[in-house]
Amino acid sequence: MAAIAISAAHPILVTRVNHKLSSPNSIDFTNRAFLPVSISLKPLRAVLSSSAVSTEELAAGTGNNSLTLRELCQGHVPEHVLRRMEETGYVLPTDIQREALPVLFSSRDCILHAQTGSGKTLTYLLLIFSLVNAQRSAVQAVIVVPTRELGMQVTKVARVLAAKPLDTDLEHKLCTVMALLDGGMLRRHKSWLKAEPPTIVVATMGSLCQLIEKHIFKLESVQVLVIDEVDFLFNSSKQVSSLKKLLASYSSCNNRQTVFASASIPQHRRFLHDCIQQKWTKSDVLHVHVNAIKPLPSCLHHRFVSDAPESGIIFVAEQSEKSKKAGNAPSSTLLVDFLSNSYKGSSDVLLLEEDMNFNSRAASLLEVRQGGGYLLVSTDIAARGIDLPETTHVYNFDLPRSAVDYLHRAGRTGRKPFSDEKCTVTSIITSEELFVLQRYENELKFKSEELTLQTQC
Ligand SMILES: Nc1ncnc2c1ncn2[C@@H]1O[C@H](COP(=O)(O)OP(=O)(O)OP(=O)(O)O)[C@@H](O)[C@H]1O
Repeated sequence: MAAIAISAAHPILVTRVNHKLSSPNSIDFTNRAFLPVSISLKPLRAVLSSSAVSTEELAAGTGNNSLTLRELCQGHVPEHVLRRMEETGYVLPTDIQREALPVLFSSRDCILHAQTGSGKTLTYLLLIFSLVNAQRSAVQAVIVVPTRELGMQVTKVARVLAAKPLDTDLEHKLCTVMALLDGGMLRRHKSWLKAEPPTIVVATMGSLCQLIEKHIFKLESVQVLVIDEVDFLFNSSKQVSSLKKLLASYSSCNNRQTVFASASIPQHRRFLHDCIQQKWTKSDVLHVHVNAIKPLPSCLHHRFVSDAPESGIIFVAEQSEKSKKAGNAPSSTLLVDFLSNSYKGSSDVLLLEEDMNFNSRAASLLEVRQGGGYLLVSTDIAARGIDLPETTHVYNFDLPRSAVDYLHRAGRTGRKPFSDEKCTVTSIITSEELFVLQRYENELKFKSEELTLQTQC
């Protein structure tokens, strides 16, 4: 039997999906074969307020397609945050914001599944600002991220939204945001947490669990728990057990709203089932999937060459333990040396990898963010979440290990939601690796163009 699902692209275009493929917990905002059917559009919020929600009810439509971000958030997010949002340049919603915000404002747990660079961070931050009360002296929202770098970036966006709008004399207290990240000064944070708890905490798993286990930090006042790059954290052997404890032992899903976000949720039906079974979320958790048939942004142009790169972010593989033991130099350093000596352009050549200390990592990112040209040689540490909107080129100097890793690396470019600038992802491969690239092409539904290099006479 066929059910009808909402199309994110047009308010009166509907999409036919196979009933077997959908579930009451999953809305797939995919632009498939459009049927020219006109339906009356009920507001999604009204539909969601009923206890039993079917795909067909959800399919009745959002009618949100022409709304601005302000209109979507009105009555939920405080006026001063809306003003900051607009001052920052966020006026129109991206697809995930348009589709997920009404669901989130209806208090439902949610899995935000949308392309890289599609604005998931602002989506969950707007939910947080709709719920927290700056007058209360308690941590009310926690955002868990996999790396220090992503944590710093999310903290910055949260602080921008929490700040006082221009030309206003706001009297009341504003939300405070604390970054509790690996490599930070935990001792100072401990006293701050006790003396004046921040409203929002952005944390890496290690630092957060350390404070929870020492009873310095409690989750009892937390109303929203966001896990960003959730598939990465569940896949990380170092972090998965802490994550499970955080979701099911340290606090109960009934006392909070839980939000998961990522551009890749492999086996999402299985994940949804586990969320309910393991009580990581409430049983009416919703999987909001935008652009399911196009996992990568359409502004990306994929190429592969067998020559050295020119600009952008150049991804290299992490050095293996075997190669370390053999005393070999990692390919990252070799590449940086090579580019520093041979590259004739004006861009700075920079390095970012796990083995660097936190200060050097911060210095590299700071330099990149200062603008001007850059060639950032990085391991997959920069592949998740890092937002460098000026990046126009991504190079896979070493092919990523999986299609999911390709998706996240590629997503470091094409990060200006309303721009039609063409960005490029170039994979440098040997002929033996062509079949791997073709596997990624099939899985992620893109096509790489082969570049033939001109040989000089
Ligand atoms: N409504 C909006 N209007 C304009 N720009 C936006 C809007 N929402 C987000 N952006 C911008 O889009 C870029 C990508 O957003 P964000 O970092 O949240 O992506 P993401 O979905 O988390 O990607 P990833 O999966 O790679 O982490 C950022 O530069 C952000 O400022």
